[in-house]
Amino acid sequence: MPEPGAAPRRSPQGVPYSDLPHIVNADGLHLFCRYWEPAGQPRALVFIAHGAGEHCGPYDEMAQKLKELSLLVFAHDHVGHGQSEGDRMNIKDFQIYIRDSLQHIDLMKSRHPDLPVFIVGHSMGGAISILTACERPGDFAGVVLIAPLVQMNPESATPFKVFMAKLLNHMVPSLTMGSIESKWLSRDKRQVEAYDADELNYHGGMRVSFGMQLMAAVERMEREIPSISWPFLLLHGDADKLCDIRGSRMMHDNSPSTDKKIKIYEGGYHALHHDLPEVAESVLKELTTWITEHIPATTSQEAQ
Ligand SMILES: O=C1CC[C@@H](CCC(=O)N2CCC(COc3ccc(F)cc3Cl)CC2)N1
Repeated sequence: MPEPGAAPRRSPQGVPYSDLPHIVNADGLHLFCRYWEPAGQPRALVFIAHGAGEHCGPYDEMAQKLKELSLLVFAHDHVGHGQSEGDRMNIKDFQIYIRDSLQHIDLMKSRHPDLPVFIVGHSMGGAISILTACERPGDFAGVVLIAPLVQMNPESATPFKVFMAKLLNHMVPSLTMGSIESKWLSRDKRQVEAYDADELNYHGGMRVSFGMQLMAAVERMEREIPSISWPFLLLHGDADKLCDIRGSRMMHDNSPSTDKKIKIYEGGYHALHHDLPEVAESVLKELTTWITEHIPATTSQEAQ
């Protein structure tokens, strides 16, 4: 309990955290959480990791579908995003996102110790998911990656630009580069408009220091991929201009996993789950089918 008389900690939107579902991370920052709990006994836990500059609200439709299948879905706004505390879309070390995800996952596992755990990650949330699963290789029944950040986009990260980013990072780390161009998120104009209008999204420029953390995460994944052995499903659009599909192809081709699947969406843009209706529908179908197929049969079923 806060000491008497202390002002209550409030979200960036001014709401006291005592009124919001939240966890407090290892640095004492409050992270806003969302939970989608099925009525009956849940069959599995699903953690959703959102991408850079967004928050976990836009995953409500996906989470509702998973809840209808008796899956207990949970998520939080990463540090510096949405209704969580922290400097907007900035992070001192990418590992903080992974540490906080493991904290939330461990909390939910302690409440449901016998349930299998899945992670669903999009874009930067895909990188968080991959590195989280790499830290606990035996802990996850499966990882679903929607247009994950695995490799830098060669157009936006030419050797010259990478060199300049590293140079600038030493001189003016808070300098901002371009912001995420929302027109490349989806071919569905309504989705782009909803993203642009959502005040919980960060619409400012990307700090050089944040870009450096993303680059460091990309380098870590490159080292980890040859030892990835957990089951995963990759969904990627081949017209994605924000996270190059070559990263997903490289992960699918170079990971030793024996249980891996990649589905390419011709013409698909970055946020596939919010792309044209038929694509968004297919993504939900692929994802829910793959997860339910990967829920281990319980001992009681095996006994029957
Ligand atoms: O639905 C939605 C709404 C938000 C969006 C998710 C966005 C997201 O997470 N991205 C896309 C941009 C990508 C830029 O990458 C870099 C930039 C500079 C740099 F120096 C090194 C890198 Cl790697 C990082 C991952 N999806």
